[in-house]
Amino acid sequence: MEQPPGGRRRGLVSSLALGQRSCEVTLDEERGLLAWRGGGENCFVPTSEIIAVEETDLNKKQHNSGKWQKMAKPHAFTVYYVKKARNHRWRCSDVTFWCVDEQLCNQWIQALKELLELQKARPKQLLVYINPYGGKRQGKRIYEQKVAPLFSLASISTDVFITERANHAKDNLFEVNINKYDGVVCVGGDGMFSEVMHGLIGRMQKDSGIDQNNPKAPLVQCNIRIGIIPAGSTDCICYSTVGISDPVTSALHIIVGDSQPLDVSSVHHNNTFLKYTVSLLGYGFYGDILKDSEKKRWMGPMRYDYSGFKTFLSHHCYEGTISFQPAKHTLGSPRDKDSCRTGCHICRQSEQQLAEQRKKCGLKHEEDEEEWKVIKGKFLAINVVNMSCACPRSPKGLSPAAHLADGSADLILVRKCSRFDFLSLTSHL
Ligand SMILES: Nc1ncnc2c1ncn2[C@@H]1O[C@H](COP(=O)(O)OP(=O)(O)OP(=O)(O)O)[C@@H](O)[C@H]1O
Repeated sequence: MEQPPGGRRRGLVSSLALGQRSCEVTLDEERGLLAWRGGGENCFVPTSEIIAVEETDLNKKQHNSGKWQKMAKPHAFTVYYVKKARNHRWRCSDVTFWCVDEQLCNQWIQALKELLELQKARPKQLLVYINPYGGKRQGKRIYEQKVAPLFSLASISTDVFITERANHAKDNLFEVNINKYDGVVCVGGDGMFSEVMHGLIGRMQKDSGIDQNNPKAPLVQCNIRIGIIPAGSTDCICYSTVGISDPVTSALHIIVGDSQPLDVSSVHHNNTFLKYTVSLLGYGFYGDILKDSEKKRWMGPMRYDYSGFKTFLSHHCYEGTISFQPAKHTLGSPRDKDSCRTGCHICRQSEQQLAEQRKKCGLKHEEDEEEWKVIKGKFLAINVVNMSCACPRSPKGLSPAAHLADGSADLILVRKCSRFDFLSLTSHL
């Protein structure tokens, strides 16, 4: 073990057994890397992607072969880590190292546990809301079989609340001792996320005496993160932020403390607050689909196809006036060729830019100083999107280059046109 001046441990290097071969295992604290080499293979795991480390239960491990067999009393530890597969899919993998003595084994376990303790963004206590009726009604099973074992492995304690009605989670968020939690997890679809978001934002404003009905009131920022375990019909918010709709991938992102800020838009009518949205605000075609599909919940995810087809045939158009302020400070444009993907550099830059702006002038924006543009006409669809709105059915989304947390939304107006033209537009989505 290296001991630099000052006595602080900078890492460990040991010769340990891995299966039947001996390998050099290095824990480089400064670079945040666990690496092992043996049999011509080099493996690296960033310590930020280690899920847990445990002393290996030798009764469970098959140990009737291998190098460690020569050890009088074998000791081993297992490291569980994130393995990144294709298409943004994450899996939990593990590796077991055998040590010559108990002291060395404990030294490794302690060093790795200390490093995990330093990962301050990781949650320790979560509040979980499960919608048992979302999507294909698999929320409870998905949570219990795929997510809870991972949270328990990562030593995350949870309070689990299974909803019994719509708005149950939202109402509960106004009552719970929210400061006890590092995050709220919703197991369900976009509707369930929306409920939890309304509950959290609403609770913050209520506690701070802010009137949500006032569209110009500077909202108090919500610092509690929301995690989504996809178990809904479209799971667009999960897909657009994580890049895949997969419960295990989402659970692992939550465990390692990943976060992604989002823009939230509010909808007001005559000084009355109606809704917040982070994805799609649709009037006309998409609004009508959502309204109709709500009445057909019994159909399951199929309801969107049914309502979509029905709304397309009705070909309703809406006459109105749209006023908007063109975004001036954004890094991307809705017409950019590159789609917004997980880990998108424009989203990262935009986030920094907004954070700097917020430092200077808080959440206040330059609304009053900027000019408004007005468009009048007959429209088939009026959409405002804060994110690409990609989902498994539409992997590019409604607005592929809409970036996360850039402080702007894409406005998509579809003027009255023939059914044929509208069909060719929607078939591109
Ligand atoms: N126990 C419950 N019974 C009935 N409705 C519920 C219950 N819990 C939550 N809800 C409501 O169900 C609605 C839909 O849930 P959810 O978003 O999880 O699934 P989905 O609609 O199938 O998926 P998506 O929103 O991704 O299309 C939410 O708006 C939520 O308010």
